[in-house]
Amino acid sequence: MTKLSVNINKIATLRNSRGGNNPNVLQTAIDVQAFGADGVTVHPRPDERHIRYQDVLDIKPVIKTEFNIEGNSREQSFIDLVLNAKPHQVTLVPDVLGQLTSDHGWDTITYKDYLKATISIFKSAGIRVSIFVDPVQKMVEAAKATGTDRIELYTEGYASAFAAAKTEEEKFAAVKPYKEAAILAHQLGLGINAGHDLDSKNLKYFADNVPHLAEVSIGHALICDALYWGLENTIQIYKRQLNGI
Ligand SMILES: CC(=O)[C@@H](O)[C@H](O)COP(=O)(O)O
Ligand SMILES: NCC(=O)COP(=O)(O)O
Repeated sequence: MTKLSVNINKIATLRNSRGGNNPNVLQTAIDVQAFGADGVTVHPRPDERHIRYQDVLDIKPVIKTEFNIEGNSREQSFIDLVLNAKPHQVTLVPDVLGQLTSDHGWDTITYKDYLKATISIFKSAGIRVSIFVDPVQKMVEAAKATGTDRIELYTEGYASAFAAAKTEEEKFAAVKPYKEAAILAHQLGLGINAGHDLDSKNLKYFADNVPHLAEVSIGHALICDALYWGLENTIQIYKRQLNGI
């Protein structure tokens, strides 16, 4: 079974737009789990324009499933936050300051030594580590040498190619690099996560074609769909897309 971790950044973004506590991020973390999510993902950024550092600490005690904190480990404040919150998993993303959203995976060859050192900090604290990578064979191979437990395949490329595909061949071409990256990662003994721009239209095809998928984290599209379908219903729909039941 592939786990669905719901990214609740967008709930925080909506809350922050008015300065009060509506919608309530903590209550959402509780509710998404009650509605069937297998985990909660947050991606704090240094400017705290989405989820805030304090939210992360507040959410940790209400986690009954899995807590995944994503972010830029080049910020010492992020490292301190993760070590303090002790999530089940940290996902390292090579963001730069002020970036609109994540838009690329790690260059695991150039940053091998940096990743190795940083990953060991989290692993020594008993936190599982995943690193964000593009579906490129040499980047997956080099990820193994960093000591990471898992990789998270950056799926924006799949999502845009899938949306543009007009034929079965084009659809398959969209997913093929991910399928091959997942097969290689599995052979290397790495766990496989995926995320970014996955949605109710592209999720099933991805999950049907990419083997060994441990977890997907989905935020933006799922929260958008929830405006129309309701949060509980939407989580159930995504879970069915993911596991074909
Ligand atoms: C790493 C990744 O793909 C997601 O965490 C995504 O970046 C969501 O972050 P934002 O909500 O800040 O766009
Ligand atoms: N790791 C991806 C994630 O948490 C959510 O990405 P998106 O669904 O908001 O694009």
